[in-house]
Parts: sequence; C-alpha cells; structure tokens
Amino acid sequence: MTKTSFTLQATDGLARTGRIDTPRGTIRTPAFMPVGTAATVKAMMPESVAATGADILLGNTYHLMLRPTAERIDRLGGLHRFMNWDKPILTDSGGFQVMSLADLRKLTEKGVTFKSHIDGSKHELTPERSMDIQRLLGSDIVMCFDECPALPADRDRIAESMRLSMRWAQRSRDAFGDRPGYMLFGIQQGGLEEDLRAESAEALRAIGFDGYAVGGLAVGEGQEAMFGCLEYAPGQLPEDKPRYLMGVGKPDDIVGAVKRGIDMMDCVLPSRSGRTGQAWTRRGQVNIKNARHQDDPRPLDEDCTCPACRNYSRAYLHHVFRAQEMISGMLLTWHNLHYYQELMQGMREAIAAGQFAAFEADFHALRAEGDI
Ligand SMILES: Cc1ccc(CCc2c3nc[nH]c3cc3c(=O)[nH]c(N)nc23)cc1
Repeated sequence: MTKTSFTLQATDGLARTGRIDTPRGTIRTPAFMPVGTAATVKAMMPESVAATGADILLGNTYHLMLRPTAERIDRLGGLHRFMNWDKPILTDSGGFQVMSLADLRKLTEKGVTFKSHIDGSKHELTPERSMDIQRLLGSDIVMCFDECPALPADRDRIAESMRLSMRWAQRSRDAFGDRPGYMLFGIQQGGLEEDLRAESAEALRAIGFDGYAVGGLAVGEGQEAMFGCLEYAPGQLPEDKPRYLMGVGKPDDIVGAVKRGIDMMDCVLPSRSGRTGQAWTRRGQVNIKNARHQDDPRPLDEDCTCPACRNYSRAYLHHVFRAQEMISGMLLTWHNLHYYQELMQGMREAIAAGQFAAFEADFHALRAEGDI
C-alpha cells in the first residue's frame, strides 16, 4: 500500500470516528498520540507503548535536530528503525519548541535562528529546513513550519503572526513536494479570534493539505476559552480531512474536543504526570505519593487491565515512588497511557453506536472532584 487516506466511518453530532491509512499502518480516530520527544516515550519500551493501544507516536524536529541530528538518524536508517517503532510517527515542525525552549531566538520572514538549550550552538529553522529534517527522520505525518504566538497577545500581533504562518505554510508545501505515502498537515492559527481563524483556514484550504491542525491553543488560555474556540475552529477546516488539536490535554479536555469534531490529539500530560506520581483514572486523579495510600492493598483502578493495576497495590506504588525507584515512573506512565487509550477506544465505540452523549454523561458522572 503506497498511498494514504482518511475514511470517516461514523458521526454522532459533531463527533466523528474513522481511520487514517498509511503504508506503516492504520490510525484509528479519534486518536491520542503519545509524545516521544527525543526518540523515546519516556519510561516506556516501544512494545509497551504499542501494548497500550497507541497506533502512532510523536517525535520532535527541534530536539532531534540538536541531538543526535537528523542526518545521523537518516544514516542509521531513519527514526522508525532508530527507536524500534515500526508504526506511524508524526513529527512537529520545531518552531513551537524553539519559542518555548531555545535561547537567543531571532524571528524573521525567513525563519528562526536560535541557540541550542543543550550546548549553546547556533542553529536556523526555516520551512524548507524543517521539511528537510522531517524527511530525513522519515516521519509519516509532517507538520508545517509555523509560529505559535504566546497568549495573551493583542489582536494585531495574532493577525501578523498568523499571516506569517500562512506564508510559511505555502513554503512548507512547496518544499515538501510530492511524496506518496507521506502526509503534510497545515496548522491553523489566529488565537481566539474567529475571523482570523477563518482567514487562516481559507488560506490553508487554498494551499491544500492531507490534514489540518488547530494550532495556537493549549498555551495557557484555559479550558473555557479553548472550548469557546473549538465551537467554531474545527468546522472551519475541511470536513473530509483529519483535524488535529495540538497539545491537548487532560481527559475532560479530550472528551470535550472530540465532542466538537477533533480527530487527533497529543499531550505530554499522561507521561509527564506519570513520572511525578499522578495517576489518571475513570474516577478522577490519584496522587500516589499521598501518605493515605501507604497501606492500601487495592489497585489504582479496580476496573483497569493495565500491568500496574493487575499486579500491584497502591501501597506498592506509593512505596516505589517514595523510594524513587525507576519502576515507579514506568508503572504509572504505562497506566496513564493505557487509560488514555481506553478513553479513546470508548469514544470510538460510542460514536459508532450513536451513544456519544451517554458516554460523555457517564464520563462526567464517574469523576469525583479532587484526589480519590
Ligand atoms: C513531540 C511533540 C510535542 C508537542 C507537540 C505539539 C506542540 C504544539 C502545542 N502544544 C500545545 N499547544 C501547541 C500549539 C502548537 C502550534 O500551534 N504549532 C505547533 N507546531 N506545535 C504546537 C507536537 C509534537
């Protein structure tokens, strides 16, 4: 199979379920994509990530161009071989990470120059260079090189930044070229301004992409403002292509985004919070380092089938976190990623059955506020 395609299988209100077919495998949507920034999903073996139900994971142009470099990964057979993951990989284009991680950044029409946060060496990222790096990595879904303005920002700044990103989207498309089997996604910008989001969506549609991301959110605006934007932004994007909401989110953010027509999401939360002892369950959050768990023989979540819940007690997990044992981050990351994938599978089934409203009501009814 050399081509890629997106097939919508069912809708329920604005929620959709479908599949993205690529030569390296099929992505069931709505999909949650674990973050594997530096060629690893932290604290997880790739086979464990696959066991959680993930069909695709994310890599990062910014991190990998600095270390070990895209050229070295290419010489070693590409990112899939390098990290022993043979399913699809989506890579971000690097601009977002430069603005949040690098030092001495300089932004011009051409692109961004910056100093590495690792060793201070100087680098440049442009739409053309970003496409080149993502090609060298071999990623299956390539993201346009964009600029994501930090919020809060005034309307003029948002408009100017969005229009720069649209010029960069055209340059990304031109540099990507014709690559059957690989997908290029455009990224909508425009902050929380409905008319600027519409202008961005029209600019991207005119260029033409294999998928469309809602960018510029999950940058501190809060859930209410994000949902307000999601009332209109997904609907501005082509209906027959995947819609990817970048950087989202907590379980309730994810349910709310799928309800509003989003097909793909990513977030560091399940893995990052797993390493700090924060467990996400269908009944809410458990902070396993809290002393009240030290004698508790029950699993994190009675209904969960992950290795942490099947084989270990809260008392054990509390102990290994307090003792700062490596297994602590491994078990809670595995649990959190497993829970996120169960949530996605539950939504895919509910949409296919026309039961999304019931699923959403049940999701909220089960969740106690605070620690459980
Ligand atoms: C490995 C990896 C990590 C993180 C990401 C997504 C990173 C990310 C955002 N995260 C939160 N909000 C975000 C907005 C944008 C955005 O507007 N543009 C881009 N290119 N990335 C974003 C992608 C890949």
